[in-house]
Amino acid sequence: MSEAVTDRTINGIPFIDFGDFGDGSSPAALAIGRKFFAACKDTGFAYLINTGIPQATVDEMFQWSRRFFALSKADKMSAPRPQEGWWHRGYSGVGKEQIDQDSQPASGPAKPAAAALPKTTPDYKESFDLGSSAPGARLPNIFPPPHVLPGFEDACLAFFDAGRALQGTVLTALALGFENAAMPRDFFVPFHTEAANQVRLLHYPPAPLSSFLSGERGRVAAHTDFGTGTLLFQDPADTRGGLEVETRADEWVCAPPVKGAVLFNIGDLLMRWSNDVLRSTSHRVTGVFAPKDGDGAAADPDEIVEGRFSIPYFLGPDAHAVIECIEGCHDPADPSSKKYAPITASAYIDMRMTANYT
Ligand SMILES: O=C(O)CCC(=O)C(=O)O
Ligand SMILES: [Fe+2]
Repeated sequence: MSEAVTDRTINGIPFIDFGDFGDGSSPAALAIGRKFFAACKDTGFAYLINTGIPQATVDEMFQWSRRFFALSKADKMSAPRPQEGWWHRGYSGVGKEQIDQDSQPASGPAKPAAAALPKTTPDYKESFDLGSSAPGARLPNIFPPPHVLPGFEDACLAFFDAGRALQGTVLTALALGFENAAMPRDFFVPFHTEAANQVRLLHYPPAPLSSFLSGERGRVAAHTDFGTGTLLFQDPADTRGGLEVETRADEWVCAPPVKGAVLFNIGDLLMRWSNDVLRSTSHRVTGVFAPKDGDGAAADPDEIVEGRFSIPYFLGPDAHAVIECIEGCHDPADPSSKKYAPITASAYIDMRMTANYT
């Protein structure tokens, strides 16, 4: 039996099997779309399996990520992220980005106060961002010169393309899931022609547990993602995990790495687009609650919390796409049932991005 019709979950996060999805035209694809849509509505997170991205591709990308972050500071700084907050390409050193949900304009109803780290806790992480290399791409990529890490650029761009292919599947499944007969299954495609996506290699260096407990260091404070959605690749070699997701009951649960699975979550822009029918879900990486083999919180403050690698792949609409309440997500007889004014994707994302960088 296909996973699409089984009830496998981890901490309430459902698994969706895309093995039978094909081009989205079959009854099996419709069933997958419906289940995926329900997950995006109810949980905001889903583990995707049989996505078409081989595990070997993901493993290799993590190896490249390890090699990149193992370079000297000077070599990493040969591809520096520019000062402009919106130009999210290249290397950002530890402390460059500070995610602070409270400083950001809300896209939906007020979220319950998350039991987050203190606002002043710096994110103890470094990152490398890249996007489309197509001629005319809105944000030029910034890679180290080839001699610094031969093969890195090609590997990154191949991974970008692999995620782009999965984006097509995910967006088709979402469209199928909307119970709106007027919505074609390629509804989202014309809004995502420019591949305005962002791959982020993330490295959270090891640090003493005590520094996380005291608030001296954090990893990523509670936040929601900005765009259409995020494919989160977690390191299958990471036995501790560390990502936590806030449930609808305001509890934090772990979303551990699962070999062969890609974690997907809804972004704020899609929440806004769907008039809050789909829900972006708060998540965080603290370094504090990183259970080993599910045995609960680590206890010894002198313990060194291992480093963590992850690769969020942010899916975003084209810069000039106008994001306006999707038909079927409001009452056509009542214009005031549309909660948000139309906005271009670039205006929205830039506003959110700029708020995150110091
Ligand atoms: O490292 C992780 O697992 C999550 C990172 C994340 O949520 C983000 O960068 O938006
Ligand atoms: Fe995130």
